[in-house]
Amino acid sequence: MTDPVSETYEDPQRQAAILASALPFLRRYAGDTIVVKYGGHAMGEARLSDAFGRDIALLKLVGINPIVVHGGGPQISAMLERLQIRSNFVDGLRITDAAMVDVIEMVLSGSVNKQVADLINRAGALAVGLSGKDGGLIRARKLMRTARDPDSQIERVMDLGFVGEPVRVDPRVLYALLGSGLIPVIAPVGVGENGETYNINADTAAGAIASAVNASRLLMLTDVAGVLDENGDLIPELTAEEAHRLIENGQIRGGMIPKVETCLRAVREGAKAAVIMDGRVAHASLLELFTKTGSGTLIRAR
Ligand SMILES: Nc1ncnc2c1ncn2[C@@H]1O[C@H](COP(=O)(O)OP(=O)(O)O)[C@@H](O)[C@H]1O
Ligand SMILES: CC(=O)N[C@@H](CCC(=O)OP(=O)(O)O)C(=O)O
Repeated sequence: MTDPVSETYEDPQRQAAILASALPFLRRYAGDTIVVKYGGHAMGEARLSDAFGRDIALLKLVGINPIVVHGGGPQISAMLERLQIRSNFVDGLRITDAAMVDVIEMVLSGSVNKQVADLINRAGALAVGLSGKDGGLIRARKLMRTARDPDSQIERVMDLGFVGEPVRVDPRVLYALLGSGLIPVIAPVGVGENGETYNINADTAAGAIASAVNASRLLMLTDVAGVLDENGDLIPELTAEEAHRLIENGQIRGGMIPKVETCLRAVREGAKAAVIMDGRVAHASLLELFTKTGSGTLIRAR
């Protein structure tokens, strides 16, 4: 981990001014709950993941309640490849059979979950790793998804196996942790009616949690600047109509589809706003919350 002192500014006066300029934002978010989705791609680089851990710890220490929901797509793919199991995706969702779901649970709620909690713990806050199966947090059911067949262009229902969608989020375990000064770090795995395990897209899980706790912000950290238009330029704010149009015409594709759909749903169902933003930028969350500039693509409740 980098030495925090080495990251301070040369000029102490300037450093103090920067801290003071955060005051209105600290006041705005005091006591609020912020859900941060930390994508598997954003975890790659040590410098960035250290900065992420410190941002989350800082939020807690200044009186905001962060909840982290992490992904782990690349880490799952690496493990499946080692086991010589092939992955196929439909609209950014991994088709998950019975053998794969065990591996996915092991990667998400095992190694990745502990790594993310550790980043925050090393920054001096107390994070607790759990999965959506703990404390009845995420009850899920099999996701039925319609998709257009690329050859025939006919819409049909796709069987994605053990891919789940949240049906009920019980936030009690989150409130218990937050109330004790702890930071929940959640692996996107859910439990079905008959105790079966579901692989839930981490964006979807983060959105469901953000709605359930009426988060004031859902921050989606990913590996692009935000939603990009046909010229590759960042779209600073996106309405539901515009988002549907961009999905329809193929400008928003792959993993960006569940991300945008999640943000739209989260703001419809209780979150105040969602931002899809660049996790490759150091201290992305602090930039978004504590500066006027903001970053990424904002999706607001109307
Ligand atoms: N219109 C778009 N704007 C930005 N990214 C897009 C767009 N359409 C598709 N993408 C893809 O979505 C990816 C982000 O989704 P994903 O790979 O699932 O991220 P994460 O692992 O962070 O959840 C981007 O890296 C990009 O390749
Ligand atoms: C159903 C589904 O696709 N689940 C995802 C869960 C992890 C995830 O979403 O990770 P990222 O946020 O890093 O993409 C998967 O199997 O990859």
